[in-house]
Amino acid sequence: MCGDRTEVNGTNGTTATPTLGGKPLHQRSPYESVGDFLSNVNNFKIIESTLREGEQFANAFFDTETKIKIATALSDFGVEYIELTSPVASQQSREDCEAICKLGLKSKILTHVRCTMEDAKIACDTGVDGVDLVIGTSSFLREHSHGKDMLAIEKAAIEVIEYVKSRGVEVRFSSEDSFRSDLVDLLQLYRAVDRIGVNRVGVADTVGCATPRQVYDLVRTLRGVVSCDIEIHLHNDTGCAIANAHAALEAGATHIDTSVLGIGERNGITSLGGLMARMMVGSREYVMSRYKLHKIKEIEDMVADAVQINIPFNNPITGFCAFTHKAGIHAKAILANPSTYEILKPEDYGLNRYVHFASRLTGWNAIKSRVEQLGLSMTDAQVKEVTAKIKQMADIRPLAIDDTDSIIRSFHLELQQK
Ligand SMILES: CC(=O)SCCNC(=O)CCNC(=O)[C@H](O)C(C)(C)COP(=O)(O)OP(=O)(O)OC[C@H]1O[C@@H](n2cnc3c(N)ncnc32)[C@H](O)[C@@H]1OP(=O)(O)O
Ligand SMILES: O=C(O)CCC(=O)C(=O)O
Ligand SMILES: [Zn+2]
Repeated sequence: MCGDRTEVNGTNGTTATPTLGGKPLHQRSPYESVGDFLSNVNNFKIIESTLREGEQFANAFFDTETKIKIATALSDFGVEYIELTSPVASQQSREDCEAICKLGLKSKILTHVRCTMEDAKIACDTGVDGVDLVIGTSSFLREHSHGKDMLAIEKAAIEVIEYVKSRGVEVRFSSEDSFRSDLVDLLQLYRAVDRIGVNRVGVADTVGCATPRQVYDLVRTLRGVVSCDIEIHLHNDTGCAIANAHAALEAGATHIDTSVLGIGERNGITSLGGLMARMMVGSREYVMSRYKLHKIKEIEDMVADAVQINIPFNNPITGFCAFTHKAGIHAKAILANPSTYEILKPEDYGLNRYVHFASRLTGWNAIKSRVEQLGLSMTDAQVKEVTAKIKQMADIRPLAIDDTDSIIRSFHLELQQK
């Protein structure tokens, strides 16, 4: 609550500007959330899973060198944890995991294995800082994946968690497909593992079926049942992965799983860049204090290149038109004050804003700005006249910047010749 008090920042009790959460009231959205004491929107950690969940993306093949490059970049960016593919998956996966552990990165290194003694032993032997255990708890997975009932799951969980702890390694236990699991079964299982001192429990929306409200409800309920940290892993099948991550933090989750560009099984999970964009709006100071946001484009380009995809046009922050303003009404206001139509600032990410002017949706204010950029001088009436010419041409065919500049320049020349 303390971040949401109304504060008075004046001196001597005179002419005070009222503030809330450190911001002048007039700069806050009236809908900005008022957090409660369980909310972690200003205090969360990232478990970056490009090198685990991301390797499950259809196009992904990471050789050792690429894994090291990605892990190093993520650590420099500031993620608190990097999760790696199970060392049981293949000999090379195991060697890569050992090699990354030896790099001495700032981020803690985790690996992700089934909840069995065999997998856990191999995981602990790689030198990781933590082991993420997983086992499906929905009836689908109990019946068709591993075949264990809830009692057998609990027994295995306790045995394996105690083993990992005995090796002096951080341990997390997660129920795969949590949102299609029985709530009472789930809470009983989490309570049992919390009692024996698991470091974190994980909640997973494995099939991407959950809504923000369902995520909030489950995490908030779980927050009342366990005292350990709570991690959340959210698939994006129905487009809710970023919103769900925010809801989980509001409900008290402590750790969010991400991958660069959201790559993972099917259409992936919460993306690192998308989470950054979302959290920058309400938790700017926290995000800026922990993560080197100007590196996001370089990391996304590196991963896009490694898995041979393009950055989607509508990607938060780095989509090619994420900071492009086109319609005349927008352009006028943006030129006056970028906050009119921008909730994120491109300069926070080392990027630039672009005001589009080569279309029939442009207006005289955008053209006036272009005229000035070109070093030409015109009255407002003349700018309006040339704007009309540009629109006329843009009604016939799409205009390139050069086309539009030519119209402006030849109009200017005519003016001088008159
Ligand atoms: C939702 C997720 O993303 S979970 C993480 C997914 N990650 C991976 O699958 C890592 C890559 N996987 C692999 O390399 C392989 O699947 C391996 C090495 C893990 C296992 O390979 P295989 O032994 O050939 O088994 P296969 O992949 O066909 O089937 C999975 C086996 O694990 C068992 N299993 C699945 N989940 C669990 C679990 N959480 N705990 C214990 N056993 C499990 C299944 O019952 C099945 O066992 P079976 O051999 O008795 O049929
Ligand atoms: O271990 C976890 O929490 C998540 C595993 C996973 O990838 C999933 O359930 O989609
Ligand atoms: Zn997943």
